[in-house]
Amino acid sequence: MSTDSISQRISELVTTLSDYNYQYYVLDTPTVPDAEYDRLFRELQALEAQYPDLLNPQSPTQKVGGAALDKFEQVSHEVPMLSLDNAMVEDEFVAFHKRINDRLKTDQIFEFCCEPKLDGLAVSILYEDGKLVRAATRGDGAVGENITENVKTIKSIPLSLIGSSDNGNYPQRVEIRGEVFLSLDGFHAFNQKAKENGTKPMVNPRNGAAGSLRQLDSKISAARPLAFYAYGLGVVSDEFELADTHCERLQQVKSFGLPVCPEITVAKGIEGVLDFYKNISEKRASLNYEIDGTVLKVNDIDLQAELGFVARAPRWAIAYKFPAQEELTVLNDVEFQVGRTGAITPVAKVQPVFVGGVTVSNATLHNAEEIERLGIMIGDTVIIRRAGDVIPQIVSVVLDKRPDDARVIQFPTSCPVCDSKVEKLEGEAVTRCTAGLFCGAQRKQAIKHFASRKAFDVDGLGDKIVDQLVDENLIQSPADLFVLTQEQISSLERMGPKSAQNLVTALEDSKATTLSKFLYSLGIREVGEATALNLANHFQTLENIQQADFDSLITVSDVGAIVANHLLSFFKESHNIDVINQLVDNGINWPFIEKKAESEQPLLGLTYVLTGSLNEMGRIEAKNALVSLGAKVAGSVSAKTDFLVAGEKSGSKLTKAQDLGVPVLTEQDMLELFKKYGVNV
Ligand SMILES: NC(=O)c1ccc[n+]([C@@H]2O[C@H](COP(=O)([O-])OP(=O)(O)OC[C@H]3O[C@@H](n4cnc5c(N)ncnc54)[C@H](O)[C@@H]3O)[C@@H](O)[C@H]2O)c1
Ligand SMILES: [Zn+2]
Repeated sequence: MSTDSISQRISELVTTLSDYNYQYYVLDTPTVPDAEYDRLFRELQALEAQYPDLLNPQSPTQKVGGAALDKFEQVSHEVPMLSLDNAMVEDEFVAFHKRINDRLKTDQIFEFCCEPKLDGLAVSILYEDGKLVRAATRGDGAVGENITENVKTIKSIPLSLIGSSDNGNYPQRVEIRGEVFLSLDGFHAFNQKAKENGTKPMVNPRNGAAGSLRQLDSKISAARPLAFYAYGLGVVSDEFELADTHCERLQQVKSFGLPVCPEITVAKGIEGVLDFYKNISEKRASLNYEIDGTVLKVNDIDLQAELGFVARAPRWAIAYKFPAQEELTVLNDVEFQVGRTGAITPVAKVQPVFVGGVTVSNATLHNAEEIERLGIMIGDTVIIRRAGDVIPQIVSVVLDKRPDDARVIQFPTSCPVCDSKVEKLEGEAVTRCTAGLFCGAQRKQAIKHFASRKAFDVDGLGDKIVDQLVDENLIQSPADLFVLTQEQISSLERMGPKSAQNLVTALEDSKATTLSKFLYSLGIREVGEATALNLANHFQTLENIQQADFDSLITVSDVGAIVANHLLSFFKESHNIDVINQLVDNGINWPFIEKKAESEQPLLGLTYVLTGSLNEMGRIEAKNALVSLGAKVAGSVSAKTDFLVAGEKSGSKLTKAQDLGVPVLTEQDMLELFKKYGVNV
């Protein structure tokens, strides 16, 4: 590279980084991930080291943070508030250890005070005669913003120190430094509320904390769940005797009444530090605040003094950071995946990128609303986040980097797997394929449900066999079960001819069913056993149910608008009807439900409630029998209840019935009733 192009690159980097600094420190709304900032920062540092002549005094590498905002009163720091150098990998920490030895012309193993690197913002808090008199942000390191009133609203920061300076409990004048941050609980609660109120959420806890603290109106700060940990000292009046090590000094600060992070420990040498780093990385996910690495400080204060500092950072400390959890990448495409229950999820296909410790090429985009919220297009540069074991997410779009040929993301109007209609119900975020019985993506789930105990209850047809049958392409829908031959079944792994024959017989036996069981077996969303029974009793035939419109569906007890819509879209999808017809063709049958004449419905007009456990029969059978006699079966006891049937271990419903004077029947009473009216159960 020619000097010209190097000088041009340097000035480019200075401009870009200054711009990022402004967005981050002054506006508290960064536009690129820290990893990108750090990369450019290091590139600039390296160029400046190689070409010292080209060093611009205005370079971000020579400065701390961002300038204090005019809207705040300014505070000059008596001792500058510096930044920290950082190490990204083990070798860089080892190099740091060597560097300090070289500087001190020694060859020792240092003791370090090891601290988590809290992800918030630095503040300085001055106490005089034990009273909090002033608090300030770091600003550019020399001048910060006066945020005293805001800091006073933080609950864990005492307005008065413990004891008295006369008794030597604390210095007459002392400046405590530390990090103000948001707890994760507080951050999530804030964003949940913002979502409900339609107000702006916080981008992340660090910028949330900074934005909350740097408010002219301290009432706003007061309403945010800010917290604080002290990690150092600024000015301290002479009369007080400070300890000789950094860690002990933090204990002194704690004794003044300020909170200090409980994870802080002393470790020896490179090995000790690496252990701490490893332990704290493992603990990271369980902490209620964000940390982005560790801070390692030479513990001995005399050595600290000897090492001193450079323009923007002390020589005796380093931030050894965790691998970035957020990175920049490009959205190459969006694929739509269909889940077991038909939910269609857009999956972002991104340029592979190393983030959160692994290479990521897919991220979830959740649903159509999320795509809209992000305003994301194919071709966009995006910030991707992978924290812990959580599925990678797209956090935001870097609009400045949108290419001219960026494409709008089209949400499919039919299922990408089976081409059936999709539905998105009002108030639901998820779009689903409606062909539950037919869709390849939902096949296994549908057949397992169909064969399950409360549905067709096919003996010997467990989940594993269904998986094999589908994987071997022997069945595509529940209807295919009934044409399976013994030979086909015995071709499966670990399936002898005898078990295969048993399964064929069990399938044959299961063909005789009831309309309500059949309906339940279809796996229509939110149509459980009870709803299926109500539908069957109300409409009597499958044809009636298929042809029912919204208005008549919602007259059925248990069926609300949502269930009615699920029924309508299920029966509207012709692929489902094909499978139903095949099932009937393959011999599934049920007795016609005759609407009995009123004379045959001796319980007409009576409302029953069932509670407790029954010994002789299932709840559904009992309900079925009562309904067949004309009774209504309700879910809860009220003044309108005529009888409560109380099985064993009846609880609150029994008490309530007794309170209301509702007659209570035993299971035996009910069985006699059935006998009397000739109901076989
Ligand atoms: N995304 C962006 O656009 C953007 C812009 C500017 C800066 N940044 C990020 O900020 C970093 C630089 O910020 P910085 O100068 O504040 O440095 P820093 O955050 O890397 O380190 C210094 C700061 O660490 C904090 N800290 C947390 N725990 C500490 C502890 N136990 N002891 C001492 N200090 C502790 C203090 O606030 C201190 O001021 C960059 O590396 C980058 O990641 C990002
Ligand atoms: Zn489908």
